[in-house]
Amino acid sequence: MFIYQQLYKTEYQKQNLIIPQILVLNVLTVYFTFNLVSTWQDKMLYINESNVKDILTWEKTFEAVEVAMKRLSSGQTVQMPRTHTIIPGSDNVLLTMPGYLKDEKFGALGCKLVTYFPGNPKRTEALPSINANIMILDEATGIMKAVVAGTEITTQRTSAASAVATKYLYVNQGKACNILAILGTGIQGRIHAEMFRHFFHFQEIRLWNRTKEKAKSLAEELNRKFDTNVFKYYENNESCVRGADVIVTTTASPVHIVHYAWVKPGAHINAVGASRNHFSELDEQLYRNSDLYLDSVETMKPEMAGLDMLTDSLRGEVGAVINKMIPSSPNERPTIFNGGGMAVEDCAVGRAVYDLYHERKI
Ligand SMILES: NC(=O)C1=CN([C@@H]2O[C@H](COP(=O)(O)OP(=O)(O)OC[C@H]3O[C@@H](n4cnc5c(N)ncnc54)[C@H](O)[C@@H]3O)[C@@H](O)[C@H]2O)C=CC1
Ligand SMILES: O=C(O)C1=NCCCC1
Repeated sequence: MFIYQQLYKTEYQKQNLIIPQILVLNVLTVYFTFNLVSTWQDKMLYINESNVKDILTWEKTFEAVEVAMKRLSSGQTVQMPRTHTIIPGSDNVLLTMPGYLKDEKFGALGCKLVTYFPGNPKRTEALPSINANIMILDEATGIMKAVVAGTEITTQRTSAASAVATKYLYVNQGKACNILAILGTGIQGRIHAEMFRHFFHFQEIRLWNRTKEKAKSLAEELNRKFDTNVFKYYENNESCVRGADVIVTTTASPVHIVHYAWVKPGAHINAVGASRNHFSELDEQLYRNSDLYLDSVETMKPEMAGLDMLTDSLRGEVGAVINKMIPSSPNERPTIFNGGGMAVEDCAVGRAVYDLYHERKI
């Protein structure tokens, strides 16, 4: 660039054309230099959270998660155990979640980087406790095609996993969807309340939270939003759970918040919350007296303390029920879906977002 400037400076100075010519040459030089040295690496796409929120529908997320569960249980995925990098002296953790899913529509090679910083919502400027990005890599070359913002995807796909489980383990058994109880009204509590209303049309949706005011204000907000009165706020977790057809736990509680004695026979439970003391929201008696289904047995083995003692309860994976490899539970024992969250779900939804982004030419 410097040489061009020197050459043209002397040649054009006399004709008073120096400034426009140098500008044009500089622009051309930058353009050609960039295109010679720039490669695929410099052109990687970032699909941000606003884009994801604009293009991703609950129906698409549900479909992608259903496919991911099916493919996992029929051996068409590779999902490595996730790593937990815990920041010393805190509850803050960075997880890496690599996975590969073979599927024409939702297949992808990817890896989610997700942080869980439980103090974030209490910051002066509140932030979500979970923040994520999903890398989507080219299956043939291993080159990164895009990074897709993964916070909204994590929110939606976690609730969609509960919805898929509820469909196959409960609704398809012809059981009633009258009362839904949701314990925990953070990000997951909210999305479960809205998504389950959307897909299953519950007549009453009960909300309980450790900080009672939050459950109250969410119930009021959602009743206003949907011009309804199906959302009810409960002060007490026991009365919230008693009589419910479907129960969802979405807290970081290290102690049990649902006890077997409170659960209606034949009810279905989605246990979503994962604290440092993983999957502790339900009491042991409930686990022992229920039919337990997981999203991935392999992935949950290292993470779910006490799983090896639940062999009598463990029926298998939801994907195996969808694939009709195992039957669902028609009996009066409660069913539990313990969804730990799967990398292949993130790959499937990430791929869907990547395709939608290009279809819409954003
Ligand atoms: N299984 C999965 O795929 C996923 C699981 N999660 C887990 O779900 C839980 C909720 O996540 P978000 O809604 O995004 O977080 P959030 O920070 O928005 O909400 C946390 C909720 O946990 C409650 N809580 C915290 N400590 C508690 C305690 N000691 N007793 C009772 N309630 C307590 C809070 O009141 C709040 O309702 C977390 O444990 C998170 O790790 C989140 C995303 C994916
Ligand atoms: O699957 C996920 O994503 C997560 N699961 C447990 C908590 C952090 C995020």
